[in-house]
Amino acid sequence: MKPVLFFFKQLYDYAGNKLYINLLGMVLISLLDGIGLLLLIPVISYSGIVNFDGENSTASRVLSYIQQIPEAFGGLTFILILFVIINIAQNLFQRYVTIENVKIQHGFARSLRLDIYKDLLQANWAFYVKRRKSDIINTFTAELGRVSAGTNTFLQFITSIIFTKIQVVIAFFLSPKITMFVLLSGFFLSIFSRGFIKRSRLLGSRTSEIGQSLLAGITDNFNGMKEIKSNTLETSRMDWFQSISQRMYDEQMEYTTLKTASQFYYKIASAFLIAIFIFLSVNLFNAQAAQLMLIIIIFTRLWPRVTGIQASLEQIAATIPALKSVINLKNESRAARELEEFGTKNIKPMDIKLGIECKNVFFRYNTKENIYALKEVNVYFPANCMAAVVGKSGAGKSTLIDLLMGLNHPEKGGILLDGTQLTKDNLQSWRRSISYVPQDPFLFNTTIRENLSLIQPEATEEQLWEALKFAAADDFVKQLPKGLDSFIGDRGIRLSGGERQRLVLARAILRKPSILVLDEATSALDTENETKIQKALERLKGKMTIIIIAHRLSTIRNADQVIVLNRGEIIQKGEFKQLANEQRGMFNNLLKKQMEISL
Ligand SMILES: Nc1ncnc2c1ncn2[C@@H]1O[C@H](COP(=O)(O)OP(=O)(O)OP(=O)(O)O)[C@@H](O)[C@H]1O
Repeated sequence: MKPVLFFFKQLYDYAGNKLYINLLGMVLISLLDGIGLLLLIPVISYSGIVNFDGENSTASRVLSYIQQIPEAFGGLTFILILFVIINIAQNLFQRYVTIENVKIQHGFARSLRLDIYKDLLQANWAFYVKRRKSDIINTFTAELGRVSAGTNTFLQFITSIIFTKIQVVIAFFLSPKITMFVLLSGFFLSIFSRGFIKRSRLLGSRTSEIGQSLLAGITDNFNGMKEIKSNTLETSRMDWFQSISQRMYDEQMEYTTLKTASQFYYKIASAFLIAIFIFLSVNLFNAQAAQLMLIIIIFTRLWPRVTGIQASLEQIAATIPALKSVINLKNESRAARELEEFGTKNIKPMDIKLGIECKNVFFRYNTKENIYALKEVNVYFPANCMAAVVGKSGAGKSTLIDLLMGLNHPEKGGILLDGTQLTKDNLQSWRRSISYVPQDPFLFNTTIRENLSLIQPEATEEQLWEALKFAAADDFVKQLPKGLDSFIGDRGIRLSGGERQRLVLARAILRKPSILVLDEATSALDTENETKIQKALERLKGKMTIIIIAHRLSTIRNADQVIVLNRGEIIQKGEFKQLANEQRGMFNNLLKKQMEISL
């Protein structure tokens, strides 16, 4: 019962009283269905096959009363017209309720989808760092699809319950003995079949698990196709796919076997019950025609409902794991919310006049371990100056940048912007003033123009070319057959690594940021293009704050300040020349090694 209540609560939270109105509609349909059924009685008695008069039971008294009604109104014609009218009304209602149910079903899925998408956009960076992207996609697409299908089953299930309850009341009124017998049989069978529901739920969990593994594996496959081909990993990938396909097949077969088994038991039980009951009625209680009719009517109408409820319960149980993972994603992303709203249109970029400060910053990726990615970091970036952050791989350079941009938050200490602490309140305005070019830049699978104007929709043609020129990308764009309107493929696959970097740099500059952050942004460039960008950056000096992470130390020769990080700590800070002259310093060491390599 728990899964049913859980599902009901989620649906009620979405649909509110509309859910009850629909349920009421279903009750009406059920009532009309019952009336239509009762109308068959006079029709049957007209045929002369059965006559209910003279039998002494509640059932036969009611039946004989109903049988007499049409006489007063004009006989068979009246009853048949009434029968048709009631059927029309019932079907009209049925249509209305079906449409409303579908509205609830798809509306519920749409509302979950919108809520979760918004929550995902508002969630902080740490939320994404902890999770596999493919898991989020799987929950957001496949699991949500299962929930939508499950909602339909759920509404049908509730309808079934209401129908059954009303029919039980009518049946009880007509014959308490037979109804009790049917209900008791159903009750004992349901105890026996609880195992089926439990197994369905376990199978549902497995479906979720397999779906997750499938999407994760396929995403890896296609992202890493170059590695797969160049390292001839096709056979092992095929083996993996065959094995997961087999698991999917087995799981579907197991589910069908389970479903058909429970239905099989119910149907066999039904045949036995009817046979036993008719035998007992005729031989022990000398049942008369009316009672036998009732046995048949009640069994044939009530029992399939009991069976249907069992089937729906199994299906709902199998959907619950999907619903839970959708709800979990919603709750977790909401708990990780960093932005209250993202009405970025009204938010003005922050104007930094003095500088940005990291004050006594400590940061760990895993707070359960004693490994600090940044330890006691104190550094000041004066406004409109160029700073470079250097250090060995894993020293904490990107971590420092992430903290500066408010993507991660210091465990101790703080980021001060003109002396004001970076918090949730000024985060969006702060981010609006930054343009960031990451190590692995992202481009959308569309044209160059759209990739650029995504950042600055109102940019003119002239501004686009100006930004491209700055990033030394104008020449290669001009050479493309469709220029700015050329499509660049998935993540910009049709461009070279250096071309991609230059395009992302152009995009960053188009925004005219007051802070430009470049994380290894020129690593894929040849010397000629790198020199062009260095010169362009030189022109920007004094106009905006520039923070550069660079492995190639030649690129930061003109920086006003160089910060050397080692194992999360700042070990040197100063001007390029000054640090280069500190013979025992790490910077000098790094410089020497690079010079040896280039020689
Ligand atoms: N998401 C993460 N979860 C756990 N540890 C992380 C994560 N990202 C980075 N680290 C660890 O934090 C430390 C600093 O990493 P960071 O990426 O800041 O180094 P980096 O100096 O930018 O290195 P590189 O020059 O290779 O990019 C490393 O030891 C790294 O293993």
